[in-house]
Parts: sequence; structure tokens; C-alpha cells
Amino acid sequence: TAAEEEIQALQEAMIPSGESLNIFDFHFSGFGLPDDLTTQATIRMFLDLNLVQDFNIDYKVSLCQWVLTVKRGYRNRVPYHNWNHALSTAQSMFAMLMATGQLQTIFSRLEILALMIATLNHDLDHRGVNNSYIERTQQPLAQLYGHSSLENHHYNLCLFILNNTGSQILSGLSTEDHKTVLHLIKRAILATDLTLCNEKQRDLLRSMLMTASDLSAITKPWPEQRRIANLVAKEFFAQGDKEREQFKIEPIDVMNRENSTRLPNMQVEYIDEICYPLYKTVSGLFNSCSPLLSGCKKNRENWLQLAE
Ligand SMILES: C=CCCOc1ncc(C(=C)O)cc1-c1nc2c(CC)[n+](C3CN(CC)C3)[nH]c2c(=O)[nH]1
Ligand SMILES: [Zn+2]
Repeated sequence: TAAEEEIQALQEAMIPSGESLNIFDFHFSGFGLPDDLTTQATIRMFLDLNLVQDFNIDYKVSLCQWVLTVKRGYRNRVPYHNWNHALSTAQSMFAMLMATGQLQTIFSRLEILALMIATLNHDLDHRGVNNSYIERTQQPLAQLYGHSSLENHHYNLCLFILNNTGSQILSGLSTEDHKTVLHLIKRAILATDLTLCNEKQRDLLRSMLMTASDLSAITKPWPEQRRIANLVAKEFFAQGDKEREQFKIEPIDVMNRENSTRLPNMQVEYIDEICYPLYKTVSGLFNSCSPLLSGCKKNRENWLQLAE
């Protein structure tokens, strides 16, 4: 059949390089690509991200069939929410991941796998109408899923394809990893419901401001910061002592009294790893909060002077 020919053609194809497919480019457009190259471009993304290798994905049987089944899961009569949108979404994620080396250290391999699967599947079987229209017209999806009905539908189809014999690209994962990656995929697909976006962004912003407030002592004038640091050290070292005594274990550096001479070094690390990125982001969003960033920078200098 045509479907079998399509699968065979993809299984046999020499997948072009990412360069020649232009998938590293933020200006990438799927419109130029003939249909078979869109599935090859998808395979190339999985190859270049080492996902096939890292997760022992069976190339011929699972990956090729999975990509084609996902592609078929989109309705090509829908003007926008079709396979081209799915490919373009996945390519944008790929381009960000490949352009920003840091992202590949921040995210685990499972998170990267989940993001690539979610981007490709996030609008599966979209009908060209949004959630509110579906609810208002009492379509079966509304009865089935209530809110975020579409996104739940996209996720369930994604799951269906992943469980389908012949396209089980996750069969090489441990039970635990399999459970984790499905949870990550679900969160990623549901995150695309823009009506929630507002609540999600507000939730994210509230959390960031909570941490910025919680750690604000690191931004205070030096005498205050010094005083607080000694209190934190007192508390942390007391915990370290208890851990040593009760559990016979070595406490982590910041709770290990034996490191007290390295307190300034630890503070510089703590500022670089946690505080500076946080206050940089907050003041990047709200310039009026930049005193927190400058306070944090100042204390970094103060700690650096004391560091051995
Ligand atoms: C021995 C402690 C030195 C004093 O420490 C401090 N003094 C003051 C403040 C402050 C907010 O002003 C904050 C700290 C301070 N807090 C730290 C925390 C908890 C957020 N951590 C965690 C554990 N690590 C992951 C394993 C990240 N490392 C820290 C550090 O090095 N310093
Ligand atoms: Zn979309």
C-alpha cells in the first residue's frame, strides 16, 4: 500500500544533514520542504540530539513508523494546526536546544526527549477550532475532557501512538524513566493551552518573586549580609554536626563546619549558581528591582575579597 511504501522509503532513505535541511536556523520554514523531507528532517533532529542512541530507539521499526504515524495524526485540510505547524514547533525547540549549549546542561536527557516528542505531538488531530468553540458546540471532546479539552486530546493521541506496536519509541526506557517522560510530555503538551498560559505565567512569576524575597539577604548592604551569613552558617553547621553524629555521614560542603574557612568561596559559588541568575532575571523583567541585582553583585565582590 501507499503507507507501506512511505514507511519503506523513509526506512531506506539517506537522511540529509541538519545543515542541508536548514534545521539549525531560527528562520527555518517547513513550507519549502517536500513531504518526505519533513519526516526526514524530524528523524535528523532526533539523530543530532543523540536521542536515538541515548534511548536505544529502534530506528527502522519504531522511529520511522512513529514519525509517519504522528504526521498522519494531523489533519492536512486544517489551514494552520497541521503537520507543518508540528514540524515547525519541533524545529524551533531543536534550534533553541542546539544554539544554547547551556540548555543541554540544564535539562536532563529525559527532558530533552520529552520536549521533542511533545512539540511534535502537541496539536495532534487539531480540528482548526479552539477549546471555547469546542465547549460551546458541545462537541464530544468537551464532554470527554472538560477544560483544556484539546490539549488533553492531543496528549491522549500522543500516548496512543507511543503505545502502538511498531511505533513504541520509548520501549527501551526503564519503567521509571518511562513514567517520568510521560509525565514530562503531558505537562509540556498541557502547557500549550494559552488560556492557562496566563495562570501559568502568574504562577511562575509568583514563585520567582518568592525566591527573590526569600534570598534577599544576599542583596543587603555588606554589614547586614555578613551578619546574616554568620547566622546561616551557624544553623547550617549545626545541622551538619547532627548529620555527622546521628547518621555518621559527611554533611554537604555548606553544612560542613570543617569548611568554615571556605565560607567566602562558597558564597561566591552560591551567588553565581543561584542568586545572580535569579536577580538578573527579575531585574530584566522589572527594571525597578535592579537594586536587588546591584546589591547581589556588590556582595559577590565583598565575598571575593575575603575568599582565599
Ligand atoms: C555556610 C553557610 C555560609 C552562609 O551561607 C549563606 N549566607 C547568607 C545567605 C543569604 C541569603 O544572605 C545565604 C547563604 C547560603 N545559602 C545557601 C543555600 C541555601 C539556599 N545553599 C544551597 C545548598 N546548595 C546546594 C547543595 C545550594 N547554598 C548556600 C550557600 O552557600 N550560602
Ligand atoms: Zn500549536
